[in-house]
Amino acid sequence: MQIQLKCLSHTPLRGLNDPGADIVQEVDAVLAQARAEVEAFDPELIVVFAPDHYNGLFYDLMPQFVIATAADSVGDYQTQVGPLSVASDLALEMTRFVLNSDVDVALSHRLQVDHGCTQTLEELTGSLTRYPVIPIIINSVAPPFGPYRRVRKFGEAVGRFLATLNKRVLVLGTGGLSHEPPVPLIANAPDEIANFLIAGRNPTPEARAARQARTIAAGKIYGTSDSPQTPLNAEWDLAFIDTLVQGQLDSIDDFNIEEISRVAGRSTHEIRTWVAAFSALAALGPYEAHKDYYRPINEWIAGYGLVSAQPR
Ligand SMILES: O=C(O)CCC(=O)/C=C/C=C(\O)C(=O)O
Ligand SMILES: [Fe+2]
Repeated sequence: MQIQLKCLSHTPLRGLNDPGADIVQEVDAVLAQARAEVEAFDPELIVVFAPDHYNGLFYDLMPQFVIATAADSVGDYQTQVGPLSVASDLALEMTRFVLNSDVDVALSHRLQVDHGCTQTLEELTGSLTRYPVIPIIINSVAPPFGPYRRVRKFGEAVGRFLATLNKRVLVLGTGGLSHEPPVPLIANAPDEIANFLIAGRNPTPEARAARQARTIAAGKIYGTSDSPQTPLNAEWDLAFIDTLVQGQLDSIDDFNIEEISRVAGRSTHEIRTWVAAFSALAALGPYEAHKDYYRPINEWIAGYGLVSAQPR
């Protein structure tokens, strides 16, 4: 098999609260280059590790890991609506393989996914259906979280499964880096918000618009003294990228969840998708990785980065 990896940030605010045109163009160029590389690789399968932001998964039953055999995009934040072309049989085989590797994983035969999964797919492939895909959701915004070492074990099991396939596989991780958008917490939430976090599937268009308006408003003041959200932390982001590039995945096992939330923001845990993606790649042997881009972008509430990797 052949494998390539790309991990990159996503943002709900692209096109809704943009930074200056020079930065938008810079990111567009980075994404165009990444997309050209994907086109050249011509993957036969994409495995995308992604978070969910209370669109598909809620506290009525909140799993840490989910593999989907079928998935529909809810179309939030200007992403496309509709089905992904999921490689259903392979997704089921992967689930069996992971379970047989002593790692528990939930299975969905009908998962709703949000911009956290679809924005990156669209950016790197142009659509939700260009290549067969296996969506894997890793809980990144709904505490409590399992330890980072567990994410590594999960990613490694997925990687060992991919090693059994005779295919060109693109592994994606989407989310992070440091950031804290206004995603509500269930602890101490008023009833209305708690009810939404427990069972808020399929919001009305008005409720969806209100959510998006709150995020846009937060983006307008993010990084200023008016914002109550934890600011971006470029130093933390660059150290994390360096850890991945240097292949020091062992050191991630002991990442302190509370400390990361405090110094880099609560949604920084979307890096769990990057950790799983790199662990999958590392399960196939030594790799070489390259930081393609990094810039902290307040308007997008994103420590925005892109890292690529492949076997050495
Ligand atoms: O319900 C909402 O829309 C709450 C806000 C939200 O989901 C924000 C998501 C932000 C990201 O995806 C991100 O910054 O990673
Ligand atoms: Fe996100």
